[in-house]
Amino acid sequence: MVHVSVIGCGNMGSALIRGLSRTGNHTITACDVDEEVLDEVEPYCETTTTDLAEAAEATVVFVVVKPDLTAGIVDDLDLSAEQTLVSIAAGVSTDALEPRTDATVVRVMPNLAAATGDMAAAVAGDEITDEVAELLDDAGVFVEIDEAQMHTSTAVNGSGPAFVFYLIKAMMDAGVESGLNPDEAKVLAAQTFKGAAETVIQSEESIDQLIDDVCSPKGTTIEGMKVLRESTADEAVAEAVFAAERRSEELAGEGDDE
Ligand SMILES: NC(=O)C1=CN([C@@H]2O[C@H](COP(=O)(O)OP(=O)(O)OC[C@H]3O[C@@H](n4cnc5c(N)ncnc54)[C@H](O)[C@@H]3O)[C@@H](O)[C@H]2O)C=CC1
Ligand SMILES: O=C(O)[C@@H]1CCC=N1
Repeated sequence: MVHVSVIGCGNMGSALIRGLSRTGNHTITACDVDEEVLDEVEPYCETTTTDLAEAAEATVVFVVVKPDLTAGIVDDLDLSAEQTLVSIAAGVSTDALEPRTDATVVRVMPNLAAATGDMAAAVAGDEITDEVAELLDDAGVFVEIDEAQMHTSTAVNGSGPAFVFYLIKAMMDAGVESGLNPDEAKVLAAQTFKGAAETVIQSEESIDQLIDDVCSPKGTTIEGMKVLRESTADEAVAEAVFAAERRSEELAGEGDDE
C-alpha cells in the first residue's frame, strides 16, 4: 500500500487516480486548484484538497499539471529525501527538477488508459523506487527507458491514444458508411482494436505473421491489405509520431520553437 498524491486532476491526473483506485491498495490524495475537478475525482480518493502542503505529505507525489507549471509546483512542495516526486510533464527533464527538491525524482510518460488499468508507460530516472513500480504496475504496464528516449515515448504511448482513437473512428465511419448503425460500428471497431492489441501482446508470432493469419487465400482481408500496402498509411502514422516527438523536443527547449 502506498500513500500517493496527485497534484493536478485534469485529464491525465484523473485517469491516474481512477486507475490507482481500482485495486483498493493505495491511499490517494487528490489536489487541484479547481474545486469542480476535485468533485469529479472525490469518489476515487481518500482525500481531496486545494492545499499543496497536504498533498506534499504523501510518500509518492505525482505532479500532473501543464509542463510550464511543473517546476513552480516542485519549488513550492518542499519534499524530503524519503519521498519520491513523479513528473509526467511532456518535455520536462529530471535535470530541470532535481535541483528543486530533496526527493528522488522519477520521470514517467503515462497515458490516458491508466483509468482502466491499461496504461502503457515509460519510466526514467536514476532510481525507480519500489513504490513507483508498484503504482505503475497497478495502472497498467511500464517499461524502463533512457531519459533521452522520452521524446519518442511521449509521441508513441503518451500521444498515441489520440492517434489510435483517430484510426478507430476511421474504421467506425467506414462501417457506418456501409450501413452499420453508429453504436454497432463503434463496438465492432473498438473491440477489434482491443482484441488485435491483446493478440499482439499475447502471441509469440510476428505482427507480419498475424496479418497473414487473417488473410485467407483468395479471401476478403487480402484485398483490403493490398489497398493499405499500396497506400501511405504507415508513413502518415510515422509522421504523426515524429511531429509529436518534435513538439516534445521543443517543449524541452531543444527544438526550434520553445
Ligand atoms: N492528457 C494526456 O493524455 C497526457 C498528459 N500528460 C502530461 O500531463 C500533464 C497534465 O496534462 P492534462 O491532464 O492533459 O492537463 P489538464 O489541463 O487536463 O489538467 C491539469 C490540471 O492541473 C490543475 N492545476 C493547475 N495549476 C495547479 C496548481 N497550482 N495546483 C494544483 N492543480 C493545478 C488544473 O486545474 C487542471 O485540473 C501535462 O504536463 C502533460 O504533458 C502526459 C501524458 C498524457
Ligand atoms: O499532448 C500533450 O502534450 C500531452 C503529452 C502526451 C499526451 N498529451
